[in-house]
Formats: sequence, structure tokens, C-alpha cells
Amino acid sequence: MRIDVVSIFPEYLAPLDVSLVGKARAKGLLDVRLHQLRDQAHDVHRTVDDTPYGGGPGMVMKPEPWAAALEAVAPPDGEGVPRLIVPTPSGRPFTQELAVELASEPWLLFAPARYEGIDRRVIEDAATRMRVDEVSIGDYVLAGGEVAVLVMVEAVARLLPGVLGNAESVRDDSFAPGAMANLLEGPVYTKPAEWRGREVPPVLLSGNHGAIARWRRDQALRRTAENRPDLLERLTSGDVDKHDRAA
Ligand SMILES: COC(=O)COc1cccc(COC(=O)c2cn[nH]c2)c1
Repeated sequence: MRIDVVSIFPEYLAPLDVSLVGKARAKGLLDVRLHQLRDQAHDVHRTVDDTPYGGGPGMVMKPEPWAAALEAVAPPDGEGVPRLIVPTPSGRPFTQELAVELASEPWLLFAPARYEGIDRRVIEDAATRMRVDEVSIGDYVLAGGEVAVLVMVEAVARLLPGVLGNAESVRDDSFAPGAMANLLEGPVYTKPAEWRGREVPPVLLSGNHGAIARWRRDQALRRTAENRPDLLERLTSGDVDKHDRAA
């Protein structure tokens, strides 16, 4: 997979050089390229923002530098077309389901905005050439979309074949389909069996895999009821299809 990120703070994406994503790049599983938006702003101050039409606080990112940056990354007459992802508080929610969908894309192009956002015409113009998704990682406002890019790249990269070693697993993700679909992860334990007077739940040491699976599902249901009752409604309201519930 190829990933391009255009930003006025490419150094914000430095964490993509380390750990999971860094290893994936070193293995050739991911080709991550960073681009400085200001390289496409040709006035002496390399201006990328201006005051908003209609008034209001803050600044808006100008269309010309962004259009030039997107075209420099993905020339209209070039090979292939990326899927453009724009992090924004007003986007569709980023979920494990969307991460799985994005993990099957050959080429992602991220456009993290700063200030109050990017001139709407950039999105409209890009959408004539490529698929554009405006995506929110949560109901809060960041100073820029770079952190959201880090979140999405990590969530997608860990799903790519060969990225996670055998030690980690994707299958058991709490949002992955199956018996634990749409439930939060329950508690996890490792050695020692007793620590500061606290014992590991005996069922986990019993070797009784059926009992262990039942205990884990019960714990997941409890934690979901406590922290995310909205997810339980999905389970009980039937908008999770029969297959998922039966599994
Ligand atoms: C067309 O889209 C845009 O112009 C993007 O506009 C903005 C405006 C303010 C902040 C951001 C950065 O993203 C977030 O804050 C964000 C993403 N997820 N949750 C919070 C982006």
C-alpha cells in the first residue's frame, strides 16, 4: 500500500517512522510519502491560508496550494488514482469497519487541515477525479488533522498482511466480526498468577476452553453495558444480522 500525506507540519507525522508502521515500511509493506503543502505556495511568505468569506473567526486554507499539492502527488494524467481522506470533526465516524475497508485500498492520500479547514471547492474539485472521504476520529476539535492521520494510518497498517507479528492478533479485535462482534474487550491477565494479593480469575487457569470463552463473553458484555450501552442496543435491536449474533 502507498500512503501520501500533505501537511504544513510533516514533522507531525514522524511517528510513522517508528514501531509498527516503521517496521512495515522497512519490510516494504507500506510506502509512506510526506509532502510539505507550503512547497506549493509560491508567494514570498508561502501563504496557505486567508480570511474566511462571510466573516467569522480563524483562517481558511486557500484552494490553490492544496489543488497543486494534490495534483503533484496524483497527477490527473498519472497512473492510478488514490482515495483521498480528509480528517474533520464533521466527517463520517472512523470505525474498525472503515479501517478494514481502507486496508484494501492500494493508495491512500491524506489531507490533514489546519485552521478552520480547507476551502470547500478543493474537496468538490478533487471528487471529480478521486473518491473523497471526510472522516472524523471523534467528537472533538483538534488544531489540525495530522493526529487523526496517525490514528487512521496505525489502525489500517496493523490490518495489512505481514505487519503484525504472530504475537499480536487481529482476529480477536473487539470490533472484529464473530461471537464478540460489537463488544468491548474484557479484562486481560498474564503472569504472575497472584500479584499484590490479587489472583487471576481461576477460570482462566482451568484449561476449560468452553468455560473460558463463556467467561470472556460475559466480561465483554458487562464492560460494554457499563461503558458503551449504545453498542448493546445494536446487538439487541437486531441491526446486527442473525449471522453475527449466532456466531
Ligand atoms: C474539508 O475538511 C476540512 O476542511 C477539515 O476541517 C477541519 C477543521 C478543524 C479541524 C480539523 C482537524 O480534524 C479534527 O479536528 C478532527 C478529526 N476528527 N475529529 C476531529 C479539520
